[in-house]
Amino acid sequence: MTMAIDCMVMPMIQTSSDEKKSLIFDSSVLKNESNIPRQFIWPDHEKPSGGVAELDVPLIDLGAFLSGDPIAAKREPRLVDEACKKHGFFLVANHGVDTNLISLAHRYMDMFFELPLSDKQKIQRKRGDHCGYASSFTERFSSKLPWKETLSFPYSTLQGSSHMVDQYFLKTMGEDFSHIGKFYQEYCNAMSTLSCGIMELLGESLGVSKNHFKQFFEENESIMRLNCYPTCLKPDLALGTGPHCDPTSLTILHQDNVSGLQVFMDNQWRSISPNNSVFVINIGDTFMALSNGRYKSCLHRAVVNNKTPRKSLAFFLCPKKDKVVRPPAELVDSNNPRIYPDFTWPTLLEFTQKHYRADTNTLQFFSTWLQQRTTEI
Ligand SMILES: C=C1C[C@]23C[C@@]1(O)CC[C@H]2[C@]1(C)CCC[C@@](C)(C(=O)O)[C@H]1[C@@H]3C(=O)O
Ligand SMILES: O=C(O)CCC(=O)C(=O)O
Ligand SMILES: [Fe+2]
Repeated sequence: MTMAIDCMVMPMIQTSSDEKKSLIFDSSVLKNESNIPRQFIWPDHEKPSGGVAELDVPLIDLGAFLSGDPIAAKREPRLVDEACKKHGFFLVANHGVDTNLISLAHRYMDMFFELPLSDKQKIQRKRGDHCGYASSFTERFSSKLPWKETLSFPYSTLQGSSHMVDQYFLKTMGEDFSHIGKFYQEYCNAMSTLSCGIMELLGESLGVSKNHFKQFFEENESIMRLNCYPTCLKPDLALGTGPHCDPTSLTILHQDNVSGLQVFMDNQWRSISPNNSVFVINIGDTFMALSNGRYKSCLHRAVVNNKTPRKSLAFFLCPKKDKVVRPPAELVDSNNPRIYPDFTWPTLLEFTQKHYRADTNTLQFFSTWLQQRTTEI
């Protein structure tokens, strides 16, 4: 896919200005503001539009598929194939993740976001970095600010990284938080194991060997993100997370019991209601490239409300840094030529952190930026 570069107007990440530096998203203050700062008011065409219909997402019995149940062996890959060709979202039940682990993950998330802003700012995300505490990215963007606070931290399965998460919390937050770090290390281990099972299913549903994507992601260098969406007194003007496609490979999301996740499908926003016995799975841009465009990384967003804060746990599966993102030969032929160039995940991550605010066209602009960069070298 080529773009005429000179006509390309990329929604670049705004550089910081004095006005923005003064804007701090202190949820303990802003949640009581009926006159929300204009930077949080989204353009009319992107404002939430009240009650939306449910998205029809299949419920996948992962345990039955992985155990070789003959009916599930046929049914689950078919359901996943249909959903991923349409909108890239499906629900996973019988996932094998301990329910206590999940409820503790929510409890520790509550604890973190209840800390005073000054404590959270001790691990403030640095410009260009994707880990740390961010309060609505006031230092990154100057408009359409998301009504949320986030904590993102790195996870890796590589040799010697078995304590990466607890080390991260210990180094950035100190001894008092090392128990939370040890806990999220265990949670991320469970997410990585779950990703393996889902990759086996995706390999089967794409008609590639069960092991292809499972082996590709066996080693992964992923990102864990805690999302906190405070209440907003003008929920019809703001957005918790703006419309975007995840640049990563696969997102494993666990919602609390407050609705807010919406997917853009057939020109309409549709909701995925909370259900704490399932994980919401969605295809990201990197897996869309791995599937040579067969599976869709779709636009989604999170709306806020004026009654109950909402939180979600998002595990973003990312391949090992040196892995080349290239679809398997079975998915490329004369009728299905290559859509995206070879790339590595760190290059796409750099693009989203330094040059481009992830939206629905990230991969398209990234491909052009990559070709431009290659010709300039
Ligand atoms: C690689 C990433 C960038 C974002 C986090 C993530 O790990 C995956 C999702 C991306 C994001 C959520 C897409 C919408 C815009 C964004 C700025 C946000 O609202 O948080 C994105 C994240 C980011 O920190 O850049
Ligand atoms: O919180 C949610 O429901 C969605 C969050 C999301 O899309 C993201 O963090 O990429
Ligand atoms: Fe997302």
